[in-house]
Amino acid sequence: MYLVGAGGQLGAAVQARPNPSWVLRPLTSAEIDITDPASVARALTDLGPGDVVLNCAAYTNVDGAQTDVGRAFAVNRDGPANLARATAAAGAWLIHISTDYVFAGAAATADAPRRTVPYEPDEPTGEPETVYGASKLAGERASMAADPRTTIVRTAWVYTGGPDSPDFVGTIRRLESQRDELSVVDDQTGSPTYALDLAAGLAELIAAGPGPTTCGVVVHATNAGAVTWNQVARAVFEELGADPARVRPCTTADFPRPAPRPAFSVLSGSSWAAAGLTPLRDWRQALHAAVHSAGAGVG
Ligand SMILES: NC(=O)C1=CN([C@@H]2O[C@H](COP(=O)(O)OP(=O)(O)OC[C@H]3O[C@@H](n4cnc5c(N)ncnc54)[C@H](O)[C@@H]3O)[C@@H](O)[C@H]2O)C=CC1
Repeated sequence: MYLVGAGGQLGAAVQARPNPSWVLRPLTSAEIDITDPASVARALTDLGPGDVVLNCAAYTNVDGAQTDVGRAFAVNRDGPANLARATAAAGAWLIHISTDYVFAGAAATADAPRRTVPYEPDEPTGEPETVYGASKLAGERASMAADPRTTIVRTAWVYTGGPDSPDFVGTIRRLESQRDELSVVDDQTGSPTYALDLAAGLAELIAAGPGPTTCGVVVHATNAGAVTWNQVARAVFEELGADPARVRPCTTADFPRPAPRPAFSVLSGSSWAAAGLTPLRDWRQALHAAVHSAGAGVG
């Protein structure tokens, strides 16, 4: 199993879950540049039928992408297209990771209409509001066009949650010990996803193999549940034995960012179950495991 993007957060989590059903070939950005077809060909020289290429590589700086448009599209659109051409030629199976940001959503503003129904994979995405989302949507389309057997797995709000992790959960852990009070946005709703749970889900998908329900489809994989960032931060405080009342609510307008954040981006898990795969557990159980598990330091 070729793991592209092995040096990233999800790539590290996949490697932390060794699986007897595959021989892992991790490829970091030092070993493959997915924007360069020659580099892809070199790194995947031995690719053959029966091989799996799991693409966790991406340009993930959502705010940076607003101005670094060319690079975002090169990595997030052209990269997966290059990988898909390689898997199509070899008869291998590409599993490509995508994001809730492909949906247009409505930016989190005081007067935005509030959607409350999780997104299904076959729903029209609309026009993504961010360059990152647009580049990832273009990558879904380009990879599926180049290799129709590609499986697109959309996820959201991924964290490992270790005390030193740069993700949201790790950041809140550190801030708890540094600040008396925190303000965290309470008007963006999504599904926090523990990277190790997603990695386990991807292992199950790979073990299931490329069949009619797993191949050439878009599926959604997140921990179950829908919460705001503020609720996640309060739950982290609870896990640390700290008073969650120290986490104050605020609005997106209080912290303007270059890229607008969606007010609601919950992904439905029904497609994952329909593919015969085990639903990822509830976000709150996963958070508990992340904060207390030794494996939380992954990434
Ligand atoms: N982190 C999150 O909250 C979410 C992530 N995703 C998606 O999950 C996937 C994994 O994300 P993370 O592990 O969190 O991201 P990450 O930023 O931690 O890792 C991405 C990796 O891709 C590598 N990379 C970048 N450009 C490359 C290139 N041209 N060639 C080869 N490698 C390159 C980077 O070196 C990095 O190791 C991505 O597809 C991302 O879009 C989806 C939803 C939420």
